[in-house]
Amino acid sequence: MARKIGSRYTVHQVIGRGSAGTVWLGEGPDGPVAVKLLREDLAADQVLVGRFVQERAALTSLDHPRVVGVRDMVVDGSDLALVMELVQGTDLRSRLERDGALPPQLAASVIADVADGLAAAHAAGIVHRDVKPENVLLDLSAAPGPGGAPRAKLTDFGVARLVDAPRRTRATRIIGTPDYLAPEIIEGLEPRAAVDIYALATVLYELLAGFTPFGGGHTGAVLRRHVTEQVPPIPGLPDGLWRIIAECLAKAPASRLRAAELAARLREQLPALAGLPVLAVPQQGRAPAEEQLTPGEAVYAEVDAAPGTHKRRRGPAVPLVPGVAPDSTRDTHTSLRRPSAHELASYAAESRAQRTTPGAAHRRDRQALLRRRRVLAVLLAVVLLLAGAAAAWTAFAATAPDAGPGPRPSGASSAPRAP
Ligand SMILES: Nc1ncnc2c1ncn2[C@@H]1O[C@H](COP(=O)(O)OP(=O)(O)OP(=O)(O)O)[C@@H](O)[C@H]1O
Repeated sequence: MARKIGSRYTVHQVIGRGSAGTVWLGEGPDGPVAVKLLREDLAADQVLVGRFVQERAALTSLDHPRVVGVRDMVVDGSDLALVMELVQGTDLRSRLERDGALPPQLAASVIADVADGLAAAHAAGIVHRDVKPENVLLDLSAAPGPGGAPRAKLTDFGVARLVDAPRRTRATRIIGTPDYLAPEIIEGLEPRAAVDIYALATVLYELLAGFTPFGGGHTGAVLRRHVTEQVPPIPGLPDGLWRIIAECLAKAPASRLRAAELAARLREQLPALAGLPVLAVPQQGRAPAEEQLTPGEAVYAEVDAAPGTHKRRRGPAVPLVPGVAPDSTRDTHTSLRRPSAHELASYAAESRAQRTTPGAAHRRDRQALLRRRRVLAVLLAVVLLLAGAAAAWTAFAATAPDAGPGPRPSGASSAPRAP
């Protein structure tokens, strides 16, 4: 069903849904476009609408082949829409779900493209703040890059910033996607360009390993790992590529590569990565629902989400967007209380006590499982013992000279009765 958006655009059909709105295939004066219609509750927020208008110039002027161009921003009655370049292809999350993980050369090439897009944005003073596979589109209509890698484009620029207007997100709350959140955001610092580098290196790790380095389990545990844990190595990954990932996942933002450096360093690696197959990386064992929280994590993992929205969804990423009634069927809307300095310090202490090497969470899960098994074994032994005793007693009672036809009442004595 066709629908008018402002005076210049018509949308025909939904092509995707996200936490901030619905993406439609549309038509404008210059041809086909993708139109992201923001959710009604966002469109009704006057602070957000003001910000939307303010950001128009910055977002529409960001013009780079590795960025999905924002062509227009429409405020029309209750409609708030971003009109975008239409990308013929798929998003990186869908590709990852289809393939599990990608060969190293393809992964590095895709991430180098995204780093190019980020470099242009950062030079224009724009921080993305929500880099994740869902926001990387693979343009299948473009000629492929090295090793047949699809060309990638970063999308959703400014959306995190729009929905993070001051009235919407109090200083004590975090928005973002837990698996990709840089430690300084969790610690309450202003997000700068380095947060995008951290998130992009997390995506690269995920493309190679099939899972994110600090994801899995309760959101509070994920945030704690970002702040306190070292990144677990990826077995079999060539050193050059591993060093780039480790540098970009440094806890200190100033130690991370800049976007242009990251793109250049990745492209240097491409020839050495040619022909390498997808790595076989054993999945870290962090059971989402069963992971035991440390007392500190339990405190800082206070999630205020719409009912039923804190389930894990198809991928490892759960975007955090404040105050939402989901527009889609995806369970993506949560807002998180930012931990206090005291809580962070206590997580760090708990974490040091619990963590020795990467994979410690996996070992903790395993130890808990072994403990549960031991308790079950003891219970089983007691039950068997009792059953054996009961059987022996029944047999004895049946052969005893004064045995009646039925079982003897418990506690009955076999001592001679007084006459
Ligand atoms: N410019 C575009 N061209 C073609 N398809 C697009 C475009 N933008 C988005 N899509 C499609 O719409 C889907 C939803 O996009 P959207 O940006 O709303 O959500 P998201 O990034 O997946 O999630 P969230 O908003 O929760 O972070 C994408 O996964 C993609 O398949």
